[in-house]
Formats: sequence, structure tokens, C-alpha cells
Amino acid sequence: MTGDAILDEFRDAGALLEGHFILSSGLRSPVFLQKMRIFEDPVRTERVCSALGALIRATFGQIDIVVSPAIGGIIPGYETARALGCKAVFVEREDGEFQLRRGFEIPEGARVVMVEDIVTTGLSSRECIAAIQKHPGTLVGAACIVDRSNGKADVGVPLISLTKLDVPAYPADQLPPELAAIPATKPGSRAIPA
Ligand SMILES: O=P(O)(O)OC[C@H]1O[C@H](OP(=O)(O)OP(=O)(O)O)[C@H](O)[C@@H]1O
Ligand SMILES: O=C(O)c1cc(=O)[nH]c(=O)[nH]1
Ligand SMILES: [Mg+2]
Repeated sequence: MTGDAILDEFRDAGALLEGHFILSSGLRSPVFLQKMRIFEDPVRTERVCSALGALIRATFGQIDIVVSPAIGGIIPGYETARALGCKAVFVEREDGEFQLRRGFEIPEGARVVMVEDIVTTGLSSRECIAAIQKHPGTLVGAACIVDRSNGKADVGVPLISLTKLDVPAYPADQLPPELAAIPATKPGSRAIPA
């Protein structure tokens, strides 16, 4: 699946939003990829995640466990694991920090890939990777559907994506006037201090 085809999936799903958004990192952007509009459609999700699974297999080889950060990573992590024929587990926040809970395990010798939906600054990916690295399995790399950092995010392991985007994101005190004129909304689940 080409990068353009991935963006078409977002467009066709009504997932490519314009406005004024507060991102997970606290940065502000006029563009938001509402991935849940992709994941509400199992057929579209399968199409996108089987492409991600194929890219992961071609890049990193055989995988035993996909680990994803909640909430956004859970559905693509599961569907990508289905394409890879492996397990899917997720980390979730406990006292603000990603942890593996619910009896999930990453045992010694397991080849692990971190699957994220969208990467902007790479902060959530790095936090997810730090949680994975508390367990004995071998993290071979990271993968996402859209890399909004256009390849700039450093998550500490090789990061692959189905497509890269170069979209603006601004600190809250450096907004261009056209963005400052629009009320901001925060679609994601991370608690951001006011
Ligand atoms: O690269 P970053 O700057 O960390 O931004 C990307 C992260 O932001 C979103 O998650 P969010 O924390 O908004 O919550 P969600 O997964 O519940 O949507 C998205 O799912 C990524 O995890
Ligand atoms: O950076 C983010 O928080 C983010 C950006 C985006 O386009 N979509 C999303 O779900 N999160
Ligand atoms: Mg997320």
C-alpha cells in the first residue's frame, strides 16, 4: 500500500481533520488524524494493518509479540498481530506511566515489535518502549501507521511507518494568528496539565 493510499484511507474515513488541536505532546496543530475513524471499520483496519504487518515482517523478520500503547494503539496492535500471526498485548497508564498489566507477559527470547498508530514527537512511543524494556523479551523495532514527524522522531530503536507526513505543530505560546483564532480541542487520552 503506498503512502498516498494510506492517506486516502484517512480521507475516505473522515479521519483527516482540520481545526485547532491539542496533541498528546501539548503541541498545537491545524491537522489531526482521528485514527479511531479508521478503526471503527474492521475491513479498512484490516487493509491498513495487513500492510503494516507486511512491512514489519519484511523489515524485522519473524515477530512473537506486538506491544502497543493504549488507547490508540490497541486496535492496530491487535490487527497487525493478526496479520503477523503473533500475540498482541498493550501497555496502559497507571499513575500516569505505561505499564504491562492484566497478566500480559513478554518472556525471555520473545521477538517484540512496538506498534503505534500515529507518531508526532515520539514521546508516547518512547514511554511504551521504556515499559517494554522492563521485561526480558527482545525489542527489535517500532512501527506506526503515520509518522507525522516526517522521520525526525527518535524513539531509540528503528522506526518504520506506512507513510510520513510533514505537518506543522506549534508550542502553545507560539501559535500563528489563524490558529489562535480557533478554539482548541484535545482528542487524545493523555492527561495534559493545564
Ligand atoms: O508521538 P507523540 O507526540 O507521543 O504523539 C502521538 C501519540 O498521541 C496519540 O495518543 P494520545 O496520548 O493522544 O492518546 P490515545 O492513544 O488514547 O489517542 C497517538 O495515539 C500516539 O500515541
Ligand atoms: O500527536 C498527537 O497526539 C496525535 C496526532 C494525530 O494526528 N492523531 C492522533 O491521534 N494523535
Ligand atoms: Mg496513543
